[in-house]
Amino acid sequence: MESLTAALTWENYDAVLFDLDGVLTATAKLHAVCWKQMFDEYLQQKSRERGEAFQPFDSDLDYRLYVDGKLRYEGVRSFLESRGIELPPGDPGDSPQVETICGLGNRKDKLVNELLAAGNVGVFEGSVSLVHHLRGQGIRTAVVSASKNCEAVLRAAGIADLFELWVDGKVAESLGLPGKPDPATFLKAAELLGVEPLRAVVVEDAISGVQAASRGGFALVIGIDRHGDAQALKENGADLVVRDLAELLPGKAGRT
Ligand SMILES: O=P(O)(O)OC[C@H]1O[C@@H](O)[C@H](O)[C@@H](O)[C@@H]1O
Repeated sequence: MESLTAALTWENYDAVLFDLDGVLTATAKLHAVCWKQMFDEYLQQKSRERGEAFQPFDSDLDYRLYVDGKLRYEGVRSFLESRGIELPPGDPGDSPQVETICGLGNRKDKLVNELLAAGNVGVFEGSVSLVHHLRGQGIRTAVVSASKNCEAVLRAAGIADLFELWVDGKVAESLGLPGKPDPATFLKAAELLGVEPLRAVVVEDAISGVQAASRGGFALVIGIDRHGDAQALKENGADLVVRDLAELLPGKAGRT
């Protein structure tokens, strides 16, 4: 890992595609908290109905395995499947009260919006510094996020102007693109920038995200391990893993 980090030369690339939650902004935790609140309330109701013990949502493991990086309703479906619960898909317009995949997803989104409105959006300074550095070198930057709240988060964090474009959950829905771990959203961002995947780098913290980037044939997949996930990120497609993107700035890890 260290030698690859030290050998990284940004001039070899034309663009860097950044995931949002957990990579640029400290909003992965915000999502995890909302998923847990929504799923725990739902699982408690289910356990009462079924007369079974309540097994809460694990905001580390369940989040990482089933919802991190995925489109909202895919996250609901994937986690419920892990608990043997099948629900009708419903419709994105479903009210949060409705017991469908979309209804539950919208329940969680209501919580996300309450936290966003309360101003809970912090940035990772190391990430922002790296984006500034890349742009100073003429390297193109874009965001690829599953979140339909992507633009709101970028604006709340004050970093929207640092990116030429974003391919987010809204774009994926309007173009009918499958979410991560499918590479389609990353490939769309590269296409919109006019950059070959082989000249582009992807930065991701989610297992589904490094899988997507690896399947997309990108030049380099950088994993961010903020919680001791390094091995899982490598096994799923990361070429190198760092704890913070500040490690990739000139002068760090022996680079110039
Ligand atoms: O519900 P949203 O805001 O469209 O976000 C979808 C997903 O976006 C991803 O970036 C997050 O990792 C997930 O936790 C989240 O569920």
